[in-house]
Amino acid sequence: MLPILYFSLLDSSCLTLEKSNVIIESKLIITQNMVLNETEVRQKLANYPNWVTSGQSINTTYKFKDFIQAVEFVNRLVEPAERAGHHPDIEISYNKVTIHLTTHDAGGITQKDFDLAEEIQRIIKGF
Ligand SMILES: C[C@H](O)[C@H](O)[C@H]1CNC2=NC(N)=NC(=O)C2=N1
Repeated sequence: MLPILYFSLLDSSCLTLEKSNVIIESKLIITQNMVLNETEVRQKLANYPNWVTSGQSINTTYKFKDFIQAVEFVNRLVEPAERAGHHPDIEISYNKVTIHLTTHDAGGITQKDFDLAEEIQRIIKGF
């Protein structure tokens, strides 16, 4: 039997009903690529104390002991960025690393940027 597909224009959710099982995975994929508006960005940023927004990106700067530590930190971003298929814009200035997160494909800030910010916060905690 063919599955029944419901697509909601209200919240971009997509439900597939198949043998009474409701599958909502599609919503995650769709909402991850939607550009967030200023209010949504500000609300989400409340959970990221060292991050700010400027135009089309969310940004942070971390200071390290020296250049070696700064580069070491940047190296630790490679694996999660590759895994997510989502890459930060990075500037290194001696012992400071500035990170800009934006979703180039979507032309703004999306949930993907906040997911990567979450990973970066986790990495910095264990540093
Ligand atoms: C095909 C590939 O996944 C895309 O081009 C990815 C690569 N990494 C990316 N990184 C960021 N920050 N934004 C993107 O839109 C993006 N697109």
